[in-house]
Amino acid sequence: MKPTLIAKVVVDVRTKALNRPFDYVVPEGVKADTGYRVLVSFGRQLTQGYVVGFEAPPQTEREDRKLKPILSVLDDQPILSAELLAMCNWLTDRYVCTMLEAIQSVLPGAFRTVTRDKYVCTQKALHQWLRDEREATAGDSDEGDGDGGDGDGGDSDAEVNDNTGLHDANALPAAILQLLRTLGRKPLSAEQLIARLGPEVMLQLPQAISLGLVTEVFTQRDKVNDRFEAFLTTDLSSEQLAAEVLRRERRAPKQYRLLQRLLQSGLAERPVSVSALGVRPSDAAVQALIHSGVLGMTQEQVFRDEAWLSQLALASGGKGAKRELTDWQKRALGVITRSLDTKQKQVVVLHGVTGSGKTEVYMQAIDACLTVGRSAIVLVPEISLTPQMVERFTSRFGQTVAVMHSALSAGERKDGWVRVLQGLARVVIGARSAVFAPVVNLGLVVVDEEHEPSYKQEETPFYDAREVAEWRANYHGTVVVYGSATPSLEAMAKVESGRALLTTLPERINQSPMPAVEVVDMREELKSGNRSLFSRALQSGLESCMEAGHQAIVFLNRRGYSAFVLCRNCGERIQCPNCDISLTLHRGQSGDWLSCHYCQYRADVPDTCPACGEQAMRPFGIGTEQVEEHLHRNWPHWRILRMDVDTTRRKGSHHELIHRFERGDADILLGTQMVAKGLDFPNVAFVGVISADTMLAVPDYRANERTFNLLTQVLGRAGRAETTGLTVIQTYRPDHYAVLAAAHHDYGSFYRREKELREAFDYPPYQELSLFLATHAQVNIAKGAAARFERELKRRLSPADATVLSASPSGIGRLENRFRYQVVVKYSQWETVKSSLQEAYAIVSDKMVRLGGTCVLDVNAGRM
Ligand SMILES: Nc1ncnc2c1ncn2[C@@H]1O[C@H](COP(=O)(O)OP(=O)(O)OP(=O)(O)O)[C@@H](O)[C@H]1O
Ligand SMILES: [Zn+2]
Ligand SMILES: [Zn+2]
Repeated sequence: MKPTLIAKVVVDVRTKALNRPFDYVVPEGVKADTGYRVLVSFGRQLTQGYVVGFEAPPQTEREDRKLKPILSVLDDQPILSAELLAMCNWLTDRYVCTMLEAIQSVLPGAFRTVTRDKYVCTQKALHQWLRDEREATAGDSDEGDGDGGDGDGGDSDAEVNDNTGLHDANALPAAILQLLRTLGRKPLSAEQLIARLGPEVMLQLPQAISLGLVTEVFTQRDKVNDRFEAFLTTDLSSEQLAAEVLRRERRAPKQYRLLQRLLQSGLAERPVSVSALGVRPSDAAVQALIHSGVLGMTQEQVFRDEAWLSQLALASGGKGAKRELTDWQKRALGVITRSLDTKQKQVVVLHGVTGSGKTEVYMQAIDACLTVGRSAIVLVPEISLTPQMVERFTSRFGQTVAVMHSALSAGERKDGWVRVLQGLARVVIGARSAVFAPVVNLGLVVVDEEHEPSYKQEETPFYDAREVAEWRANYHGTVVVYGSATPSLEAMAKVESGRALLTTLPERINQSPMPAVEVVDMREELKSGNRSLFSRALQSGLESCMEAGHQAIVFLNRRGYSAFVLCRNCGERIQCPNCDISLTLHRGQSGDWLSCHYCQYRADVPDTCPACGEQAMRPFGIGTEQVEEHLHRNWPHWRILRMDVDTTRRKGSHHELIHRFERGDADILLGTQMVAKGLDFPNVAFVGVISADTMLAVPDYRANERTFNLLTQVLGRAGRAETTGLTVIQTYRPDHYAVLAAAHHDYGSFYRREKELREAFDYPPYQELSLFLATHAQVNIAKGAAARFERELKRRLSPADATVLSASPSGIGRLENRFRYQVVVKYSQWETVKSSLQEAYAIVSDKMVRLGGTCVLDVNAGRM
């Protein structure tokens, strides 16, 4: 036998924690290379895998090493480059996740070709357990009666021989039997099964599969196919074409008109899409022109995201026009472009006050990067919250932009990704996961609003896009720019220790002054008899803003009508039955209701207190709905747009609200933190903060930083153009340093105070903090898992290496009927604690999975 190559394949099987590649033989003629997706069989399943490397064939042929072959290759180019694979390896190491989890974070969902979309009973199950049901459904013996006829290539290895030793229904757990009955002869998807039998069915399925009673039916094809279209081409020059046009004017008017349109569409320079012309490829005039040799026709891949981009660029008008830089901007740009040439990783912190023109600096830095043939990634906190930014980029950079946007269809997203992979798009803009974009020759990563929490992923793998950006910058020897009006403590710690350069934009564009800020002490308002939501300063500020014909922003970081409902008689709060959290009151046209913002539980508002029976239930704590109601009541003629999670659920609605405000269709934009960030409305002259205290009250050491950031952001929306800005902050804590520093636009004083506190209490960034969290429906199991984790860690780590805090209930002790226990670990060197954390986590999580619970390890959880 000839020695064959052995491929290392990461298989797409999530049910087990299989954190290693498996060996497969590459049959002759199969072109599997590193970074390709392949189809393999694994256990009883047919599954997709990713080739991550190769092994030389074994020197001695050993009979017992019977490897399965790779069945087919699913790509015609590698979709994971050497860089991306190295990055995935690093992700597994840094965030304690599996290679599969890393790969799945990196690839768009549309690349998960093989879908295990239906479950079906095997012959064995049918023969042995389901005779009764069989009579009812009598008929064929095939698996899966198809699902929309897209040619499933799967088969349900119909084994008749029984080797499980189970001979009568009594030997099967009742739940499994019920699963078999439900499946009967009809294949069902996981979703359908959950709908009928509850989520526990996901635990029984693997068991039923391993007993050979249930199998999966596959649909083997890309979730999203590439799209091809017919294009018309020509070998003629534009003069020759013009002559051909003239010749047809009388003789063939249809061909004449078609050719003329083709000429206008630039046929002489590039192929023109047939469908864009609104004709069919079989059209007589098209065929005649092909026949006479004037035209040719080819099939080319069209990228679905490009149409969306062109639309956006059109809609954005002149927003992308290049500006002459101010001196400060020039200086900042210089710091960035000089670092582009050093061939070394360089971090640049761009600290620019709100409205100082950071975006223009990013764009010109990208220009510099494109000029030397490199690509750029721009990260924004939430892409749907930054339509103005996206418009500016698409309008400036045109089709070389790829937007990684959740509003795009799976096909559009996949095509955008492929354009980046092929080097057709060289500027990527998107939220957190855009940091994984397969750009060719990365030259620059911009992280806009670097201080935002959304750069940290809140589920496995708990990666931080900023760390990933730095990893990639290191790989390519290039620059990461952290832009912010309120740089995070982490960014500043880098500057102070010489790991980053600092450059500042201390002034607004056109030297517009920073807005004037008035801090109102709401206790004083009460004392002087004002019981309204609005202080006198806020009222008069709004009124004069409206009188002058300007627009205003009103900010409150809490949605709903009121925070909770409380009994005035006995103090009872209405809680969510599934979570340890108060229900929020909402008020709509059809009346009031209560809702849990964590599990979406809904209930009516009780007339009487469920605890004492008194009619004394009252709403407490203001939310945006209540502010809207009071604004309407006091000033019925003002046009108000409310923007929060509840008014922006529909896709595109957020964008629509922003455009309506931008067009001047409303006077006041009221909302949660959505109104605070990145918006650039020249006509906004007044900003009112209903309460700074909602943010300060959060029990988290980061609450002060978060408050300072949000206040600075939202105040910064006022007076950005010619109008002078006026702002009011209402609070019960007027002398809190975060409030005062924001009011004085004084980043420095906030930073020094906050740094002192963090250092004193060993909080990040002076120590790193990781969080273990166990959840289970039974409190003892959750608690036990956390306690075990704590023990395992303490056995491995000395107090000098790390501080391991005792297992304790997490901030919200129960969510969706699952109890939550945590262990916090603080340390200064990840490398010292890494293997201990990995080991302890593996021990506890393996056990927890078997017990039907979950646990996660959030590495660097302190990163906001
Ligand atoms: N050099 C310039 N000349 C004239 N206008 C400029 C210049 N640079 C930027 N602008 C304009 O100034 C406004 C504010 O700029 P930009 O939105 O980039 O600020 P920013 O620093 O990103 O603000 P924020 O952090 O508050 O979102 C924009 O309307 C932008 O078009
Ligand atoms: Zn009561
Ligand atoms: Zn709930």
